Amino acid sequence: MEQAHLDRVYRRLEEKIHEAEFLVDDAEKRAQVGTPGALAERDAQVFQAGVHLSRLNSEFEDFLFGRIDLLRGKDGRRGPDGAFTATEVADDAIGADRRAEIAETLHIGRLGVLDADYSPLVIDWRAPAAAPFYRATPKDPGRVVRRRVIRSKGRRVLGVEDDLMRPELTATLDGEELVVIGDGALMAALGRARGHTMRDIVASIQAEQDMVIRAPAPGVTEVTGGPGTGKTAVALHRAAYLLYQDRRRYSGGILVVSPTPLLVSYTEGVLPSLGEEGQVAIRALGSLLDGAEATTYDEPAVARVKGSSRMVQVLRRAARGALDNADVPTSLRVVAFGGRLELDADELARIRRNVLGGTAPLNLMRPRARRLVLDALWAKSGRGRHLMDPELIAEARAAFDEDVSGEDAFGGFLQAWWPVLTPRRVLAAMADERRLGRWSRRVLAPRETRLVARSLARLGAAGDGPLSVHDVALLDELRVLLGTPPKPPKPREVDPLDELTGLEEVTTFADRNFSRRSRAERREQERTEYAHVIVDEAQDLTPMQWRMVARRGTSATWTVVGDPAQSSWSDPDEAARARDEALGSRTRRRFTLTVNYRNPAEIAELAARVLQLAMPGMEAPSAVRSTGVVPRFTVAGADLGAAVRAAAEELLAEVEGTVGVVVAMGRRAQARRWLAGLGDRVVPLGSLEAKGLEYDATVVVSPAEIADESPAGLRVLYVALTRATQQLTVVAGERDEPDAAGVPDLLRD
Ligand SMILES: Nc1ncnc2c1ncn2[C@@H]1O[C@H](COP(=O)(O)OP(=O)(O)OP(=O)(O)O)[C@@H](O)[C@H]1O
Repeated sequence: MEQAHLDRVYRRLEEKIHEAEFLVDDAEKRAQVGTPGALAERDAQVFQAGVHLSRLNSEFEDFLFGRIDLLRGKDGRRGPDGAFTATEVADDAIGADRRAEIAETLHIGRLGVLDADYSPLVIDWRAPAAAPFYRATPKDPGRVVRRRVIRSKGRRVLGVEDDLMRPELTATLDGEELVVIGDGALMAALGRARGHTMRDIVASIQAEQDMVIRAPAPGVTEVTGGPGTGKTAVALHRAAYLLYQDRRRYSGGILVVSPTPLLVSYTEGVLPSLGEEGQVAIRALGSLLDGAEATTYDEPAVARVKGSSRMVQVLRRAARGALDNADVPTSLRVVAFGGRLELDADELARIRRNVLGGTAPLNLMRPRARRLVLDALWAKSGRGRHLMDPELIAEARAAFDEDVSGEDAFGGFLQAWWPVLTPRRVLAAMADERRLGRWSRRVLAPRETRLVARSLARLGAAGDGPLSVHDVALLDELRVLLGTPPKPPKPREVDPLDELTGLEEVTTFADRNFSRRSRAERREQERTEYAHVIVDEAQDLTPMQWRMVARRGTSATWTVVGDPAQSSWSDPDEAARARDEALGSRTRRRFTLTVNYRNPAEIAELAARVLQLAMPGMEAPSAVRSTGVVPRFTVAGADLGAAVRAAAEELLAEVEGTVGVVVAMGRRAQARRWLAGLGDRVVPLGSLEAKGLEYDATVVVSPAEIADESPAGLRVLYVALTRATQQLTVVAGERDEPDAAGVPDLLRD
């Protein structure tokens, strides 16, 4: 039965594809003639048809995935998607004998498809008519009698899973009794093996998640929930929903901020599978600033200082202080109109103080500094003194300025005395402990200053060495403090051959299409402001990172998801203040997700013990399933590596998908060696890199080491213990004080 419907859908899709192809073809033929206006209009049409085509052609594994059978509603009105809009059941829809006839059947898919007569063949999962598919529960069924999840691959239906929302009714469809198949789609989805990328959850979004996905756009939607409650999944589906709701508004772009590059590559495929690409940028915190890609991590103690909002003050002083370096000239000598003029160190210092009294970004103060130097030279020259006529004075002054500016000595002086500063140069200057000590006086403790200076030494004098994740937020702050000096206009590149033959005039449709595309790509790269910002793992943003992210959404609406219990930041209060500042006075809508879809109850229970140590009184989400497989404990002897390798091998044989091996950050390189040659199903990870990821099975190596690594170590351990969808092995190391059963001290009841 579902197969027949899917066949019909594909026949209709083929018709639509033909229509789109015809449109493209037709436009191409006519592209040679017509006024520029008509050509532009045709281009727009072709562009639309092209978008449609590529979406229809994309390889959706399960284009059609749901169906709901509904009772008659209170009124007979239909929405734009052709479905009835009533949410309440008509008074006479259910007979006294509890018999009811199904009045409407809707199929739900990744995109909406209308039949030739405009009746809905498939409803887009984001359309209002699809909401009951996600929201109906036996307690509150609305008009839904049966919800069916359809598993299909391309054109083939593989199976169905039904949930009955009104088991008390005897419902009929076209006179036949409604059948019920399978034991629910959610369990089937959760039991599947995990690969290296996240899958979408359109077919099994749960009611509490749907409330978040479809929450109104304005203001801030804040979502908290424990590990595995679907926060990341929900955030991504919300991006797709917002685009569907208001494509024009969100053509301004949606930014998804992710804590690590690993989580970016894990989640990157979800939006394309929902038919959305292009408008959404998923970026790691260390890649938010173009041209500055973080490749290293700081020690927790260093990160703590670099992330603190106290750095704002330090950077302000550093930006100004970086003007004064060893090469700065202490005097200026020029020859003007044949006479020698000189400004000494005091005079130059006075001018600099005067300019720095302003509030403009430092690089933008340069023109004023230049003018004041010329003013001082002019005053010294005494030339204006015996002229009375203002016009004559102005003329003489202009000639004087031109004369001085033309001198090499003057240009060279200005370059050295007020150089154009780049964020990287200033950051590199902070590696000098003595100078940083001056800039951080009464803001950072001497020990903190030393830590920061030492970590920045890796940047090198020119500042082009490797950056850490926390350096990037500092660079972004400096970018604003310094300002971008206006660039000289670039000469247009002209192909000499084009000039010769006038070829430029004759562009083909493909050329124009290409240049439009590359323009769009460039825009994407240069975009620094977005219409909606989604922050994943928001509990981890440091105050400096909040400032950086806030700059990308000054007039945006926001969705912020996180879990305080998984925070690896040591001062949650300071971060909360920075977050409030970033979100400003926007109205906030709060949601809590309560069900853990990732971990079996056996693993969730073990993790909850650590949660009680990390945050006493905090409630863990309830696990939705249980596998009967309890976590395993092993005690490493003298050779920790061998024990870890053996644990990973054992799990590899037991699960179909991936095995994550989580070690303390300091052991990452070692772990890669221990696990070499086990194949790409085994993934070694540092504890901070495990954020947001999941594996079929995990090995957690030495809980005590992970917990001791930073002030937030217990919360980091909680993250590590909640990554597995099926099995968990804990390997106890030297510091874990395991009991007779091998259970480390930290994990005992
Ligand atoms: N409604 C659902 N149907 C099927 N799978 C789901 C559903 N909700 C969540 N999941 C699955 O549960 C797992 C956890 O989801 P997700 O990673 O979004 O959780 P999270 O709250 O972000 O977790 P963490 O806080 O640990 O990062 C994923 O595999 C996701 O696909």
